[in-house]
Amino acid sequence: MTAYNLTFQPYRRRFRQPLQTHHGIWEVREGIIVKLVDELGNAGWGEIAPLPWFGSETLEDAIAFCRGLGEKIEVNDLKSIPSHLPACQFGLECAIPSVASNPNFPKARYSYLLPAGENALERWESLWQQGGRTFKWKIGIHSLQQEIPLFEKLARSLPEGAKIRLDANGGLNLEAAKTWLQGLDLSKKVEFIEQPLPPSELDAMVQLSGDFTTPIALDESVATLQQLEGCYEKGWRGIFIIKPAIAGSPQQLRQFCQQYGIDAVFSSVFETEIGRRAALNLAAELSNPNRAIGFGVNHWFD
Ligand SMILES: O=C(O)CCC(=O)C1=CC=C[C@@H](O)[C@@H]1C(=O)O
Ligand SMILES: [Mg+2]
Repeated sequence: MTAYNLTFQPYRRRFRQPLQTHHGIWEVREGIIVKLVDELGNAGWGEIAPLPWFGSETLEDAIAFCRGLGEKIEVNDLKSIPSHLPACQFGLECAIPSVASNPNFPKARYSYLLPAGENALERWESLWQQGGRTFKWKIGIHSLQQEIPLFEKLARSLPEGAKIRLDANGGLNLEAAKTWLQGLDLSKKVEFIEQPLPPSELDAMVQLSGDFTTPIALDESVATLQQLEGCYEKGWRGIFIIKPAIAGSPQQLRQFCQQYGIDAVFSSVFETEIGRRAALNLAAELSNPNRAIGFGVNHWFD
């Protein structure tokens, strides 16, 4: 039975500018870098990057769990991490020493997250010049009366061939979602609208996906493997935003995606290069190759 020596180090990374979403203002990304060394001295690194407002454990839960594991752990300890600690499942499984390749996606395969509000109008051009072709913009922060005209201005300013994704983070009500979707169906400029309603409104989002042509993507609704399986069982067949760093065990995630062939768009949780590398390797295997992946986020840090 393989045994490992475990060490871990919490980290903090301040965003270059606070990230504004319907969930609120996010200024600092905190997480844990974990290292496993086997009996032959082979080392592996992983990252635990919680996102509690998406349904993962908190940073404090994750630190307490790592402390509770102690310095010497067995493979079975890694296979029995409880499902309410999905970021720990991801980070520790990824830290098992292995020969991992370096994922290599062209710039055009990334979706670039723009700042909320009218700052997006100044930000997209430099990302376009770097090769970005897909852009994501947050809605559900200001009023419809403010956001819809701003979206139309952004859509008009983007060159032909650019794709836009809108992400409400569950911040719209049903009437506002219908207003957005009616306009988007006419403009045909939007690849999909992400989590228009809260996770509690799955039935309404299933209904919206039948009533409008603009695709809907679930994100907060499918954040953990348990939620992912639940929404699939309840009939969701639209787009699934997969944040591998908070979904849980990569092995179980791979099995689910391969078994059901879902329309998956892999996405970042603003992890460091350690978690990003593992997440991008999974995206290379499992993300829909015809859609950009949500990892155009490095410009959010210095
Ligand atoms: O998915 C992307 O394009 C980038 C990552 C991203 O948008 C997010 C990461 C983490 C938390 C959220 O605020 C946000 C999202 O809702 O998808
Ligand atoms: Mg989202």
